[in-house]
Amino acid sequence: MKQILICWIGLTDVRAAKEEKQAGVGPIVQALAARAFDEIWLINDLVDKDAGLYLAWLEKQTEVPVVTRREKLTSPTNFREIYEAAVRCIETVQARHGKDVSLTYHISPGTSHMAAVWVILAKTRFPAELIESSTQAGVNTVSFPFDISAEFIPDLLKPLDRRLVELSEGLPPEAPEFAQILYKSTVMKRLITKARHVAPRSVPVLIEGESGTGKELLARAIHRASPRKGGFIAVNCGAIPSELVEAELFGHVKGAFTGAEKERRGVFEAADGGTLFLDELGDLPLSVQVKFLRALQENEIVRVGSTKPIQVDVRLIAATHKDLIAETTAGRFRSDLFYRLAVAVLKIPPLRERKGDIGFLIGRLLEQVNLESANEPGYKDKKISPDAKNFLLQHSWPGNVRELLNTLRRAAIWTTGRTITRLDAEEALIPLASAGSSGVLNQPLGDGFNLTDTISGVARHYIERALQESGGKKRKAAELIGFSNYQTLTNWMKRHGVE
Ligand SMILES: Nc1ncnc2c1ncn2[C@@H]1O[C@H](COP(=O)(O)OP(=O)(O)OP(=O)(O)O)[C@@H](O)[C@H]1O
Repeated sequence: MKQILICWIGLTDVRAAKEEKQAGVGPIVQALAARAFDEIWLINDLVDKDAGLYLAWLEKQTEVPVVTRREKLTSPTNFREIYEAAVRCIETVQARHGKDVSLTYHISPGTSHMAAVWVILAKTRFPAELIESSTQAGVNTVSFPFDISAEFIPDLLKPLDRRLVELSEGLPPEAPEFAQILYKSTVMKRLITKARHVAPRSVPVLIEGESGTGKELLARAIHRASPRKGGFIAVNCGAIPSELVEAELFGHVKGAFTGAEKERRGVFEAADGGTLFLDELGDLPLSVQVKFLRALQENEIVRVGSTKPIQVDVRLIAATHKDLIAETTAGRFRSDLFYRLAVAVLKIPPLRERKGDIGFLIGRLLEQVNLESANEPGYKDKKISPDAKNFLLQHSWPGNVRELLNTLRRAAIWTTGRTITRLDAEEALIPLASAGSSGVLNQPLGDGFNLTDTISGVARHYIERALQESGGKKRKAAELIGFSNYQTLTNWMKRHGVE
């Protein structure tokens, strides 16, 4: 099989031909020296004088036959022209040699736009090896941690294809779509980088994390950063009665079951062309999981009561606070569905494990609370006293960012002055303790009320009491609160942030 190198002639190559020291031999000659090629095809959009000089010089540097193609670009950053010129070149190579060639695109010579186009072509219509070179690192194969679906090419060609240019330049991409997610910790930085990589692809994403860690916020950001034009539909599987889940997901025809008076489409159809966010996927009944797997694999669904398949184009993002591997082992979740979903798994750590985030979030979320309340009559922006902040820093935040945000909202409402004191923070944090046991059932709804936080508070309260009464002995404490073994207690302690 013939090995063929294709690339643009870059300015560094011309500088090499002019014997400018810094340019070395230039990326093209560097590649020819490092790898064996049977032929090199050069696309040339240089001014004639430079092109003539370079080609004459190149002849003296290599024995490899050189074919040049003149292409006049209106600008070296015009994606469409670059793309078309590159495609013409590759098609000519294939016409001459048949398909029995092994192509390599050299992405270093030329502009970053040219590099981006090589990446697109190598990942879509004309698969090829991508190489890059530099005087320091030599010639290397470029590997990209993503694939591109060819259907996106027209979009990718828009001049605003910032992401690909940045990737090809090795710059960390800016991601305004993720700006609402506030963080400072290294674990979160890594997580967001992974999320950015996976966002442009259509693969399913599984987000794991405790309640309130920001799973939906992350899912929305991934959708915004994807090329999908359709909407973002969010559904909480745990909130739908199990007998209605199937109809909710896939829709139903008239008369499919008692109460199905009209035909109705499900969320899969509603999310066609967009993203379907399924929260609490671990709660999906086993009976529905088979149908769900089929929808994922075949991209088609069948409404309840019908036999007619309907094509859907949906990107799935699922979230769970359950350990799905454990659910799979326990037989409550199908393993084939798990593996189909677990293509890109993003684990959001609980707030208490994100070093540096709590302090940062207190500041930023308080600004957000001040903004939310700015138009309320008589509201004055609140600051937080160092003492109150220290108090909040020591809390374990079992309800994660949601609990922190709601605590700050409560503190801002009840604080009469401008500064939230430690006492204000304490009162805002522990509504359960002051409410008394019957008060748990009588809290006003709205106004920062959150059922997950409330239940978590009750769990924490009893676990701590049991540990106290058992003198810290977990086996005994587990018995006291009716758990059959201490591992269950350990899991609950972890989940609800009991030290
Ligand atoms: N890193 C963050 N920066 C800013 N706000 C955040 C962050 N994480 C979560 N939030 C806020 O906390 C609240 C809860 O977030 P979200 O609903 O995304 O959590 P979740 O993990 O999906 O919760 P649940 O599992 O209970 O549905 C939202 O108001 C969200 O905006």
